[in-house]
Amino acid sequence: YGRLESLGIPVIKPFLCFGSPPLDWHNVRWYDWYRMQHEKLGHTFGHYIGTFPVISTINPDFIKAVYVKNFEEFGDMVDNANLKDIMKTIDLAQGEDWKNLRKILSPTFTSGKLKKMIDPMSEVSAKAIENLKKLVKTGKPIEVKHFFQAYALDTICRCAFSIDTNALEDDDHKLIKAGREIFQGFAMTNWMETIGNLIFYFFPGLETTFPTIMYPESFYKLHDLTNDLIKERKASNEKFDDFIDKIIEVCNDANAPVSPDMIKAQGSIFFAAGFETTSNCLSTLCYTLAKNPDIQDKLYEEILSVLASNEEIDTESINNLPYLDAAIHENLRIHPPIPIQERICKKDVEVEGLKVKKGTYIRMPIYAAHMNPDFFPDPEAFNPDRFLKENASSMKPYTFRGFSGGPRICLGQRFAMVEMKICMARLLKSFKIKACPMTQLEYKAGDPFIMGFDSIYLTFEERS
Ligand code: HEM
Repeated sequence: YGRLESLGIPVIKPFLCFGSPPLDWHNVRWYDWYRMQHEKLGHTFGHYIGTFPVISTINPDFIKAVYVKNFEEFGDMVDNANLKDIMKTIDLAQGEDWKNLRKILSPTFTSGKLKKMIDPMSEVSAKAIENLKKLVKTGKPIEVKHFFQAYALDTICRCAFSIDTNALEDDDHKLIKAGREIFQGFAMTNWMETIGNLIFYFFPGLETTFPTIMYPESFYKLHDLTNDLIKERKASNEKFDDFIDKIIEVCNDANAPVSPDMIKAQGSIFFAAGFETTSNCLSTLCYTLAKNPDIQDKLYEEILSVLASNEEIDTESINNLPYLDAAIHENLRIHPPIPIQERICKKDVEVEGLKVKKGTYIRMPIYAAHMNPDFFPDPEAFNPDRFLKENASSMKPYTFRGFSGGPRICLGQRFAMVEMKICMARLLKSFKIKACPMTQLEYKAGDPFIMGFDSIYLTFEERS
């Protein structure tokens, strides 16, 4: 203790060796806690987790420095050189490993590759809408999270792994279960899990010694799945120019800058990142549109003007839906699936007048910034106009961070946007989304990584 107090920022006083309250992490909605603290204490404040110092900031200049100018000191989420290669998914990879992985993985979603993915995405979305029509005929409200999880899984598997998972038709698909567990596995639900988590702060590096405790079982299931896909592809001798081909190419290259274990680990992050975030975002968007019928009508008009006579969706039609693009971004502002971001300081450095010591965590709460009236006036209001091109100049850079920013910006951002636009264009063209007595969005407590909820029920009225 004492490292933050000397910086001259407000600090939440720690309790004994346990850190700053609240200590019952499993009962806390972290995204909301940071929002309230920033409203009370200003754009930057300090607190402790155990004895670890944490600077929490929504100051866009500070964040820009962390993301870009001081990337050398703040480029990584963890500082653990001993992490095994098989656990080094790109989000956890550090320094040169991260640079090499990013260079290898970035070409997965180039403009040319994305263009080729539009047809398979369009096919999966058409199938999803047919499936939805069948569900609607039962006359019961639809649980949209499950529906969109299946859609997101089928899309990422078809586009990145060239496999048909058909999760839309298989209610109990094993990959959906694994994808769900991987995120739920990090949430804390009781005192035991809270204390278990705190132990990692007292003994940094413990995850290297006991990786099976740190990572949920489903993480390893996804590893096995990547391995199976690689074996099948090798046996079939087929080439798809997809992510699995890329893994095989790197594994076969003796001079590759990353090990076979490390490149295989990226299979899990593609599954996980491409699944929960997108389905979460599409579900909350439907919820928001059900509550804002006027905006839904405006979207319908735009979609009809682009897709009226044409069932085919192509790059041109996707680029001609600016209001849908804006509505997705505005929904990401109010419901960012990843609400908090963290970096670790790896070298003493001065940022925005603060002397930050090595080992300090920098938390950059995304939701707290998105809901702060200093950056977004009337933050509770769902107003897609904020994200229209003509209004873009009034938004300060590094205040909206739904996909993060700087060199570590979400690798799948463009893929996710195209995937969500195709799905919503088809859905809103066919249905009017409505709230029903079962409709509610209740975020869970205890989850530091995801704004997670169990379900959202809505009704869909087929348009003539
Ligand atoms: C609505 C959908 C999505 C949202 C809101 C989202 C958001 C984010 C955010 C906020 C980060 C930064 C996390 C951090 O720095 O702590 C991130 C990183 C990442 N995302 Fe996404 N994401 C989405 C979809 C996807 C998809 C579809 C993929 C892949 C297919 C993907 C792959 C990744 C990867 C690999 C990283 C780590 C990048 C790096 O460290 O260099 N994401 N995403």
